[in-house]
Parts: sequence; structure tokens; C-alpha cells
Amino acid sequence: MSMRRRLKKSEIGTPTDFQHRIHAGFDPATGQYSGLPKQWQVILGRVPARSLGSGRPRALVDPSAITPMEMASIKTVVRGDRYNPETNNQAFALSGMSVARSNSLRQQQQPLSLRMTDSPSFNQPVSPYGAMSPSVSSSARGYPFTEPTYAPLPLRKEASTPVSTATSSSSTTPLGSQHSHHPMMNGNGNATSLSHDQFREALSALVNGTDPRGDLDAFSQVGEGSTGVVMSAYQISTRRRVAVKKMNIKKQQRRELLFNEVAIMRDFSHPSIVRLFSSHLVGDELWLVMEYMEGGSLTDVVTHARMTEPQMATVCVQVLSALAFLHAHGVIHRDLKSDSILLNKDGTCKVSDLGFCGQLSKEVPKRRSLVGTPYWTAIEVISRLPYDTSADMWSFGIMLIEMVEGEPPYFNEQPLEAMKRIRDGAPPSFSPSANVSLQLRALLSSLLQHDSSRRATAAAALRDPFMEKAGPPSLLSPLVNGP
Ligand SMILES: Nc1ncnc2c1ncn2[C@@H]1O[C@H](COP(=O)(O)OP(=O)(O)OP(=O)(O)O)[C@@H](O)[C@H]1O
Repeated sequence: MSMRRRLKKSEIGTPTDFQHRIHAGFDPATGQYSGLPKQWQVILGRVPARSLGSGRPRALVDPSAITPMEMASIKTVVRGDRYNPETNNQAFALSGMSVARSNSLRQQQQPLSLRMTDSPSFNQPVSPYGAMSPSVSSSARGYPFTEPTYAPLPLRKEASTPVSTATSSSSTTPLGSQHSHHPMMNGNGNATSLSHDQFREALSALVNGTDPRGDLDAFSQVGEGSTGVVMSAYQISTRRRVAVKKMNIKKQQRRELLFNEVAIMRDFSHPSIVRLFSSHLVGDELWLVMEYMEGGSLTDVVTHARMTEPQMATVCVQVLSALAFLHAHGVIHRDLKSDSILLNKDGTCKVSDLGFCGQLSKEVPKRRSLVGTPYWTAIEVISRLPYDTSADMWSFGIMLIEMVEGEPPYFNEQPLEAMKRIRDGAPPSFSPSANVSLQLRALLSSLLQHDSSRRATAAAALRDPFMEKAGPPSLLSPLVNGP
């Protein structure tokens, strides 16, 4: 094994034609960086994400959850075409955050996106204040979450909070962690550290044992996310096109989250949730063979078209039925946004991107971890209060704003400032100039309630008078197929 590695290494040549185009500096007196490209400044909070004009907000992962080794191997994925993955990695190291983002190759012109998981490390000592390993101080990382006036965002020690208490800080532990047989958790519900081989073995127990490669043909890449690539492929035995999501288990920021996508998509089958046909381990890659959604994401729609209220209601009914189903089973999606809704050309919409779900149970009726994409994240999640399925309903409300205005509130702010505004401001609403019905305004205010216990549930929202405007999915097909 070590021989093979050595051989492999020797095949990698030194860089050629190297150009040193960026001359960044740091002034310890002012605490300011100089010479940083604009994209890096976004991450450091100097300019809003929207000003870049390409890419979606990107997935931010709290570095306190990542080992230095994992940090080094993180693959930076970009939606916009202006990003250089190499320079980005350096920027994220500078800012103390690792960044990656799912991104469809179908749409290269979206604004930046950003997603965060605040999670306990499984391999690394975490200080009570969530600082990374002693070699990287929080001040050196320039990590804005350490700002004292900000919410208590730093992590707690996983081991210090027993899972059996009413609220759990067990963070983004995978859905399967609620099951006693889950291989990533010990008897107390705390995470255990597994070697790569042990992890691979645990995952192999969850997936189908077969090799899918002989049955798949004509691969073509349709998307790329923080966890891997998504290809469309022709499945010979069924004679249909499928989507194949390939995730290298060695290159995951939170490898245990891989259990989520398999377990949730497999166990929670619903007409409005992207269907998982099978899952496989192919070498070090987890392959998910899924239903192929040929119509792109709702983000494509909201950024390129003006939706009518009946069209919005048609999306709402489908998404809400998936949410009502997940919530009835105690599953919180935790990353609901237009990017997570995929469409077919016939107008059917389905919820996807289930890798960040959290499971509630009698023992763990609330979660506490900071998971989500800032602009869409519920006030209680940002405020580090215990939260439940109602957090998704806030994000659903933000998605309503996206459908009307094309983007979420505070999208012109950098992500941390946006989170502060969500936490400290009045609940967001449609802009005064938005031409929306009273029913839609009423629905939004029932969702964007600060007090999560007063927020409409998915089941209640389905009965909201606004939903009477919904039509058949075909109402959406002009948006997917063009006018
Ligand atoms: N079933 C599918 N059919 C068609 N395209 C898909 C499908 N699933 C995902 N995609 C495309 O691939 C992209 C990346 O997929 P996905 O968001 O699941 O990856 P990810 O690694 O989980 O991303 P993220 O960074 O959001 O975690 C999506 O934005 C979408 O464009």
C-alpha cells in the first residue's frame, strides 16, 4: 500500500509555467488584509456575495469541525466561472472556513452560495470555545464567528452533552445516528472515530452490494456539489436515464453525513422527494443512482423568470407535501432553498440535497447545531437555540421571497452580516414594491414568525388559502422549458 502511494506520488510533476499574480499581505496593526481578490474579500466579509455576480452562496463549513488533514484535501467546488479553486482554497484557509458549493453545470451564472455546518470533530480535540487545533488560533483565522457580540456560535464539546437530554448538541450527526446500530456512534450516542477501512465497511453494510458499472452507460456530468459530482447516465436494464451522484468517501468534509443521503432517500420515499434507486460502493466512492431531474433547479427558475402566483402555489404544494411527510417522521431538512428543489420538464418539483438532514426523536426532540445556508437559516438556528422541524418552515418562507424577488433577503450583504440581520431584525417580508396578493403576504408572515411555535407547520401551510391557487404541475413546464 505504502509502496503504491510512493509510486503514485512520484508520478506528480512539479508545477510548470507558474505565475504569481496575487500579492496579498496582512497588516497586524490594523488587522486588515491587502491585495486580496474580491472573491476572498467576500469570504472575509469585506464585500457582499452578490457583488460578484456569479455563483451561488457557497457552503461554509466551520473549520473547527475539520481535521487539518481533511482541510488540506477539501475539494473546492464552484458554480461561477470566475473562481479559481486553488486560490479559493487559500482564501478559505485564510478566513478559517472551508468552502464548497454544489453547482450545476447547467447554470454557470448564479450568485455565490454559502452553506455552513457547525459540527463536532470526530478526530480532533475541540476547545470549549470551538477553536481549531492550537496551531491555528481563531484570531489568525480571522473567523468572524468569534466576534464577541455575535451569537454563541462556537462549538460545544460533543462529549460534554449527553444525547439523552431534552436537547442535543449532537450537531450534524447523521440521521442513522438515532438508530442504535449506527456504526458512527458509540452506546452513548457520541461519535466514534473510525479508520477509513472501518468507515468503508460500515457504509458497505448500508448500500446495495452490487457493482452498478456494467449497467450504466453514456455518462455526462450535470452538476457538481460540495460532496461530489452528479452525472446523468443511461441505465441499460431499465432503459431509462438516471442521475448518478459520486462521492469520494476520502474527500468528505463530514464523511458521516454520507449516511444521511443514503438512509433518508432510501427510507423516506415520497413522490415529491428525489427518488433513490440504489446505492453502491465503487472503490472509495459512494454512488447514488437516483431519478434524473432534467429540468434543473428552482434557482434557475426564480433567477430567470417571473413566476405567477398560481405557479408559486404549484411549487409550494409539492414542496410542502414533501416537508409534511419528512416532518411527520421527525426529519428536518435543514438546507431548504431554491437550490434544493429540482424540477422535471413536466413541472413536477422534488426536494433533493438531503445530506444535511437531522432526525428528531423522543429522546432528541430538538437539535442545536448550526447547519444551513445563512440567508435561508431560521432565526433560532442562527441564535443557537434548540430547534425542530419548524426551522424548515422559516427557510420555506425565505424560498417564497426568492420566488417573488429572485433572491433571499439581505442577499446584498455578506453572509455573516445577513445572519446578524436575521437574528436582530424584524422578520423579513416582501419588498413594499412587490406586487403580491394579500393571501401570499399572509402566508409569508405565518411562516416568518420569530416564535417558532407560532410558525405555520407544513401541514397547516398546505391548507392555507393561498394553496387554492395551485394548479397541475404542467403549469410550471413553461418555466422549465422556456416560453
Ligand atoms: N437527481 C438529479 N437529477 C439531475 N440533476 C441533479 C440531481 N441531483 C443533483 N443534481 C445536480 O447536481 C448538483 C449537485 O447536486 P447536490 O446538490 O445533490 O450535490 P451536493 O454535493 O450535495 O451539493 P451541496 O454542495 O449542495 O451539498 C445539483 O445542483 C443539481 O444541479
